[in-house]
Amino acid sequence: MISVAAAVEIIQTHWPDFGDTTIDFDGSYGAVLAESIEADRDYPPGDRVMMDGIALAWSEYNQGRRQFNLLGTVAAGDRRCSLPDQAGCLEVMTGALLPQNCDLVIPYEEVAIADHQVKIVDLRSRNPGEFIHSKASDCRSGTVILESASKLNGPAWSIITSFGKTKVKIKQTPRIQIISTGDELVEVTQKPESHQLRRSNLYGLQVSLQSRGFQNLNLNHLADDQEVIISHYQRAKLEYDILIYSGGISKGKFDYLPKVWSELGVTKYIHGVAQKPGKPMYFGVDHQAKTVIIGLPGNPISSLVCLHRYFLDNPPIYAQLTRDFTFKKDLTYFLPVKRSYTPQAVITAEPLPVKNSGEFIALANSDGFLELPQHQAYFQAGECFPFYAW
Ligand SMILES: Nc1nc2c(c(=O)[nH]1)N[C@H]1C(S)=C(S)[C@@H](COP(=O)(O)OP(=O)(O)OC[C@H]3O[C@@H](n4cnc5c(N)ncnc54)[C@H](O)[C@@H]3O)O[C@H]1N2
Ligand code: MOO
Ligand SMILES: [Mg+2]
Repeated sequence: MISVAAAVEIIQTHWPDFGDTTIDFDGSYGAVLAESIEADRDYPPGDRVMMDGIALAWSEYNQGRRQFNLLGTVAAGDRRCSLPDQAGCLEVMTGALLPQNCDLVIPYEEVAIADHQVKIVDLRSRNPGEFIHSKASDCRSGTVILESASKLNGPAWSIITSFGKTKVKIKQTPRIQIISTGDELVEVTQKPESHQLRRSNLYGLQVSLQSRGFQNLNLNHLADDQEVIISHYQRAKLEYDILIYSGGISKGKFDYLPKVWSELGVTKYIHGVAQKPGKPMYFGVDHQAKTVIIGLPGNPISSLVCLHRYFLDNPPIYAQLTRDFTFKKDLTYFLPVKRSYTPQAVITAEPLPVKNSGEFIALANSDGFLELPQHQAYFQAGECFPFYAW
């Protein structure tokens, strides 16, 4: 069986490009840019006043003047004006364009205004250009600010819309169907008998995908019936970019999926990884339909762990074991943990060991899982390992 690292490598190598699409600027969290975004003009476009107060000429101030005639008011949104007389000053509001012939702003808190006279009462030292956000000091027109492939969050959409980009090219978010399989599984709304389970994996997987910005999701369920599985696949491979199956991929007599997939032209890249949970995991691509096939093991913990470890973007962060842990099998072990943070900014992980990968109840208070490396059996308190959050 291949290692976790090899499985990651194979998936990255064979993951198809689902192309690009153009969306309106109304934004969609988690989208990935498929073009670079450049400034449409200098930013700021003009010298910008940063504090509500008065604007005046540094030269007058520097020669010792501390009292000025008040000659008018400039609001944010006014076209640029100029200071008519060096011995005077103008009231300026935050966000206003700095009037010509002014190069010092003094906040209202530092002056006293009476009878159209402004007296500087706070006699601290000052420098020219104080409280002025000068033109093009952030960037020049044409500068690339966001690179293609960057993930779009709030600040990115602020930048894109500030630049007047009303159409944005992003990576096509794949159309995904999540399919649970198994005759033992009934609708969540049903009251199962002792030989039945509610098909809960669908919803755990759906929410996990939604948490990473995938929105184009559809849920389905298939009985352990080969013909049903085949006819479903023939349609679904054309309607979806990714088919995520839960269950039906191990050694059981009714685990039809891997055989059906290979008979229907799927190129198998992975079927079995040296890991626990998730050993039987399957990854393949139907190149003709350009559809990714992910076979998650049916055990609920296996399904969730494999989806998160291999198919959801997980920024690599490390967490420190709070106590010793032993796992003797020569497999990578994904250990559910409860995360906490110390005042020394250490992420700690308290093991929540599970009896087996069907015990989804044990995940109730978990925040994710640690990846404990293969070929190691004893893990000490204080050792750090990759942590994957749900
Ligand atoms: N002889 C062997 N048997 C098994 C092996 C093996 O290597 N040799 N692998 C075991 C491991 S490890 C796992 S994981 C499971 C995975 O098997 P499948 O992917 O075929 O999963 P199923 O048999 O369909 O289901 C397993 C288990 O999970 C329950 N399940 C399935 N779907 C759902 C759902 N949507 N919601 C809740 N629970 C679900 C299902 O009822 C089964 O109990 O194979 C082992 N066997
Ligand atoms: O590999 Mo399975 O997911 O441990 O039961
Ligand atoms: Mg099975």
